[in-house]
Amino acid sequence: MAEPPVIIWREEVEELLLYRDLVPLLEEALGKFSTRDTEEVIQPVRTAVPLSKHSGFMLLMPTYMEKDAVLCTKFVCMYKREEGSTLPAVNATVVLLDPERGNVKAVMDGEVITAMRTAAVSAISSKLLMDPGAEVLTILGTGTQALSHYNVFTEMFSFKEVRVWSRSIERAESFVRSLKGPVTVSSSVEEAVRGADVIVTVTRCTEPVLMGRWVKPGAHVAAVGACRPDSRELDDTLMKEAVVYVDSREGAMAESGDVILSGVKIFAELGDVINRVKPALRNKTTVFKSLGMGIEDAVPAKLIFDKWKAKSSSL
Ligand SMILES: NC(=O)C1=CN([C@@H]2O[C@H](COP(=O)(O)OP(=O)(O)OC[C@H]3O[C@@H](n4cnc5c(N)ncnc54)[C@H](O)[C@@H]3O)[C@@H](O)[C@H]2O)C=CC1
Ligand SMILES: O=C([O-])C1=[NH+]CCC1
Repeated sequence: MAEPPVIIWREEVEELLLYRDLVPLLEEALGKFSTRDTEEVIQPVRTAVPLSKHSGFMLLMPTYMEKDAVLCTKFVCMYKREEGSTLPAVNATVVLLDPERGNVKAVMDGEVITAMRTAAVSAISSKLLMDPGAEVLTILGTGTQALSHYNVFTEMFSFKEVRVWSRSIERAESFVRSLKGPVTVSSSVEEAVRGADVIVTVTRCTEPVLMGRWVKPGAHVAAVGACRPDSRELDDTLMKEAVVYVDSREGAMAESGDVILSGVKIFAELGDVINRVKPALRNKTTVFKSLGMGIEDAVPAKLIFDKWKAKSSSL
């Protein structure tokens, strides 16, 4: 008989999941995904269930990695929230199954996984696509993703300057006070992004917040918000001037307002660059449009479960 499922909640996920383990595994998985080899990865475009009464969606994100024996799904709910709302904008649970028997092996808190794996993939995009001499990092937004992006970007790279912008200067100042390193608060998006080498957009806005005319030629933009077909974070000028990379072509064509509404052509998936099928055009302005994929949750879920098992068997 199968063992009953274990529950691995937030504190344990935080303890077990480290960027130094996660980043190389995600890079490898993005490469596998882009081969479209179904023995490596089966990951259908996620299902979105509208929660109209609550101004949100539940996204269902199943993934099967046959060779790695990983069967996983995430349920993630995302909501439009009023400013000052104490309810979460994103709430996620990850379920890991045994692919042979179909039983649930573990149920995990998905918020930390979502925050860390999204930031890790943005960091991979930057490693591949930013100017190697990049000095200035800007983060637009000061929520959960802003913090995880700050953490992994400062762990992986040595920027000389980090700038942060939020619609509320008080929130930006309080966010910066919670960080360890030196960070400047900018009073406008334009001030924050002028001259920046890497720009991370992690807002809940639905209209463009980042304009191409402010972006330095050759900059790299990791665009993480605007995950619905009618939402935008970037304007048409930026989308059209940049070389556009995505996590999944099918996902971007189904869900990214920045891609769909600007009508741009996707140049490559990150996995194509990792597999050396498409070049990393570091000297051009590049946008990595991130939407998030099931495989990015499946990889940390396996990692956390394996570490959890090793820890509990050593007790
Ligand atoms: N690409 C991916 O894999 C993922 C994307 N997301 C998306 O990333 C975004 C950020 O997520 P979280 O940090 O969890 O949310 P959060 O609620 O913690 O932070 C959102 C930030 O956006 C700001 N904001 C809200 N409305 C805005 C507007 N109209 N203009 C400018 N700023 C605005 C808020 O003040 C806050 O700083 C969301 O759009 C979310 O859907 C989240 C998880 C994964
Ligand atoms: O991939 C993901 O987990 C999400 N993408 C948009 C909101 C949550």
